[in-house]
Amino acid sequence: MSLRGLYAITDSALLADGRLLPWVEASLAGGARLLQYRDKSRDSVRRREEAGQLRTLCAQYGTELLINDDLALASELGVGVHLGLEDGSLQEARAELGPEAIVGATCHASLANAEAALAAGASYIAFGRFFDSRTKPGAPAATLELLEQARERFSAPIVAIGGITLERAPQLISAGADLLAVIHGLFGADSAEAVRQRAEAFTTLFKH
Ligand SMILES: Cc1ncc(COP(=O)(O)OP(=O)(O)O)c(N)n1
Ligand SMILES: Cc1nc(C(=O)O)sc1CCOP(=O)(O)O
Ligand SMILES: [Mg+2]
Repeated sequence: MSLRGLYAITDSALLADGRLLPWVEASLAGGARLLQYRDKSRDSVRRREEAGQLRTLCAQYGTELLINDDLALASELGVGVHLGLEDGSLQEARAELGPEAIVGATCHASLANAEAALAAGASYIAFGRFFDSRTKPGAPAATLELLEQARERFSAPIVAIGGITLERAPQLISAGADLLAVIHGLFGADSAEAVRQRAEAFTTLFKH
C-alpha cells in the first residue's frame, strides 16, 4: 500500500491528562495513514506502556506506528522508526527491523541528506520545517521550491513537516508532498471530536 496521507505525530504536552489514547484514536478514525509516537522524556516504563497501547490502537485501524528516536523500542514492538540526523544509523535500523518496516529519515532542507538516507535504506524522506512551528520553533527552515526539487528527483515517499495546518496543507501537496506530518495543527484542538474532524479534512485533501 502506498505511503500517502496524514501522518499524525503525538506530543506529550498536548496529549497529557488522559488525552493520549482518545485523541490518537480520533486521529485514526479520521484516516491518519501513519502515527508517530514522539515522547522526549526518559521515562522508559511509561514510554513502553504508551507505545504498546498505541500499537494495539493502530492495529485496530490499520494505521502503521513508528517510534521517534528509539530503535530499541521500535524493535521490541515490531514497528517502524523515525530517525533524525543525530539519532543513529538508518542502515542499522533497516537491518534490525527488516525489509518491510517503515524507516523514516529527517532530511531538513537538504537533497543530499535525502540521497544519503535513501541509499541507507530509508522508506521515506522528511523535509521541513515549512512554516513557523509551535512544537519545534528552532527546526531549520525549508521552502516549497526545495520540495518541488525533491519531487522531481525522488520517487520515494516525501514527508513535509513543520507548522502544517489545514489551510497551509494544499500548497505542500501541490508541491509534491505524499505525507503531511502534523502535531499542533491536528492535536491542538479542543476535543477528540475536533481532532477527528481535522484528521478527516486532512485525509480528504489527498483524495482530489
Ligand atoms: C516525520 C518526521 N520528520 C521529521 C522529524 C524530526 O526528527 P528530528 O530531527 O530527529 O527531531 P525530533 O522529532 O526527534 O525532535 C520527525 N520527528 N518526524
Ligand atoms: C518534530 C518536528 N520536526 C521538524 C523538522 O522540521 O524537522 S518540525 C517539527 C515539529 C512539528 O510539529 P508542528 O506540526 O506542531 O509544527
Ligand atoms: Mg529525533
